Amino acid sequence: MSLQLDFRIHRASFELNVQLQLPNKGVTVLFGRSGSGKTTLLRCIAGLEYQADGKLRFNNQIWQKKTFCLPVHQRPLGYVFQEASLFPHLNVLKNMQFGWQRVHENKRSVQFEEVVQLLGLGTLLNRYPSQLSGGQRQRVALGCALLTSPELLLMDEPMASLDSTSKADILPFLEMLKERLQLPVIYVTHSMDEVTRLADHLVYLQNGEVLAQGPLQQMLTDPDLPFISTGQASTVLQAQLKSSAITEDYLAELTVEGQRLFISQQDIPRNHLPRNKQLQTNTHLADTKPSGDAGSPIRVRVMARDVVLATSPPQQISLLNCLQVRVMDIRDDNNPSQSLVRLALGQQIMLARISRRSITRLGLKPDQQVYALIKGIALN
Ligand SMILES: Nc1ncnc2c1ncn2[C@@H]1O[C@H](COP(=O)(O)OP(=O)(O)OP(=O)(O)O)[C@@H](O)[C@H]1O
Repeated sequence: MSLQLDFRIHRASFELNVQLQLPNKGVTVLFGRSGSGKTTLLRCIAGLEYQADGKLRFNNQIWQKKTFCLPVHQRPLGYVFQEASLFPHLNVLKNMQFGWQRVHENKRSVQFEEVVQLLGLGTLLNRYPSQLSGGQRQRVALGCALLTSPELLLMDEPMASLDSTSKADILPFLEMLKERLQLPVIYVTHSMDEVTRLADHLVYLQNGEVLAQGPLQQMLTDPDLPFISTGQASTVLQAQLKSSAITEDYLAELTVEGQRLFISQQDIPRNHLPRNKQLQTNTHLADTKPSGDAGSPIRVRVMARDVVLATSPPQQISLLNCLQVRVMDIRDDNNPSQSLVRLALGQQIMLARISRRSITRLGLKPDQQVYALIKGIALN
C-alpha cells in the first residue's frame, strides 16, 4: 500500500525528473529550496500538470500511465492551497456542506460534526469568509477538503501566507488531524518548524530531482544532507508521556529510550494531557475534543545548539535533563570554532553543536559514553 510515482516534465528553464515510492500513512513533507519543484510535483500527483509524462499508482489504483490519465475530479484527494479558496457568498457552514453533499452517504469516511469539532469551527459556522482571519480561513479550507472524504490529502504551503500567531494557532490542529484521522498527507513547505512538528517522512528536492528521502530523524541527522549544517540543526526524539506525568510545578515527564526527559507542560499538545490538566493550557483549542492519551508518542525537537556534553553526570546543576548517550561521530562544522557531534540515544540519534575547544578538552572520541544535558525549556 503506497503511492508510487515516476514523473518527468521539461520546461524551458526547469526539468522535473522524480521517481518515488511514498508510504501510504502519516505526513510526507516535500522540502527544498524555492524553485526545486515541490509544487510542480504536488500538481502532478493531483493530475493538474497536463505536460507531465509518467506513471502514478495510488494503492491499487492507477491514476496515470502512458495512455491514461485519471481526471482530477475522479481522484479521491483533497487539495489545500497557500490561499484558502472559499466561496465568498456562502457562510462557513454552506462552504463546508458544498463538498460534503456531493459525496454519497455510503462513501463518507468522516462525519460532518467530527470535522467541525476537530478543527474548532463550531463558533464560526455562520460567518462569511470575509469575516475570518487568515488562520480561520485555512481551517475552513482544510475542513472543506476533509469533508470530501479524500483518501489522500495534498497541502501546498498551507501556512505560507499566515503571520506567526496564526501559524501557531493552526499547527496544533494539523497535529491533531494527523493523529485522529488515518489519512496520508503530502505537505509542501520550506519551514523547518513545520517539518519538525508534522513530518514523518521527508523528501528533499533539489533542481527537480530527489536528493534524498527517508524517515524524519534519519534525514535530519544525515551527514550528507544540508540539514545538519544549518544554525537550525535539530533532531526530533520520539518520546512517550508517562500516565502520571504532570508534576505540581507544571512539568511533563516523558520517557525516551527508557530515560527520563522533562519538558514544560505547556509544550505538550493539549490532546495528550490528562483530562484534568487540559484547560490550563492552549485555551484556543477549547472547543475541540481531547483524547487525553497518556503513554502515546510525543515528538520532542532538540536543537543541536541547546545540547551540552559532559563526561560524568554533573551534580548541583540547574539543567533538568541528563541523558546517557554514545558518541557516534564528530564532524567539523561550517563555523570553524564549532563541531557537530552525532549521539546515539538507544535506537535514536541526537545532535550536539559544541566548540572544538571542548572536544579537545574533554577528549571526546567515537564510541565514548557521555551525558547530554538539555534545559527543559529548550525542548518543544
Ligand atoms: N506554469 C509554469 N510554466 C513555466 N515554468 C513554471 C511554471 N510553474 C512553475 N514553473 C517553474 O518551475 C520551477 C519549479 O517551480 P515550483 O513552483 O514547482 O517550485 P517550488 O519548489 O514549489 O518553489 P516555491 O517554494 O518557491 O513555491 C521553477 O523554476 C518555476 O519557475
